[in-house]
Amino acid sequence: MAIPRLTDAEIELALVALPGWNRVSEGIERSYKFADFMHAFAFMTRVALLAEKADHHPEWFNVYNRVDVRLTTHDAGGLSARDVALATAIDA
Ligand SMILES: C[C@H](O)[C@H](O)[C@H]1CNC2=NC(N)=NC(=O)C2=N1
Repeated sequence: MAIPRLTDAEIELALVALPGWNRVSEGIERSYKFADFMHAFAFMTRVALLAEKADHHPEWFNVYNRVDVRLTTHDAGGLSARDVALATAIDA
């Protein structure tokens, strides 16, 4: 576990800059809604490319036009700066 976990204070601070993201056990979560499945899946394709580039991968759930994204760092057993970076990149 080479990647350090964020402290509670660091997480609270990071979430101020990430509207829509909520803290869940060991990670952060956001739900996205799209016009239809094609738009949801196009979003997932873009996120997949970001994730692969960052070597950091989401846990996610899709049904029709909804995508729930959960970010956690398995190597850290909790939330790390890598999750905040990926959340920021996804929202951009
Ligand atoms: C070997 C590889 O770098 C690691 O397994 C990476 C890949 N993607 C990952 N994604 C996430 N979400 N957490 C990790 O700890 C993680 N580790």
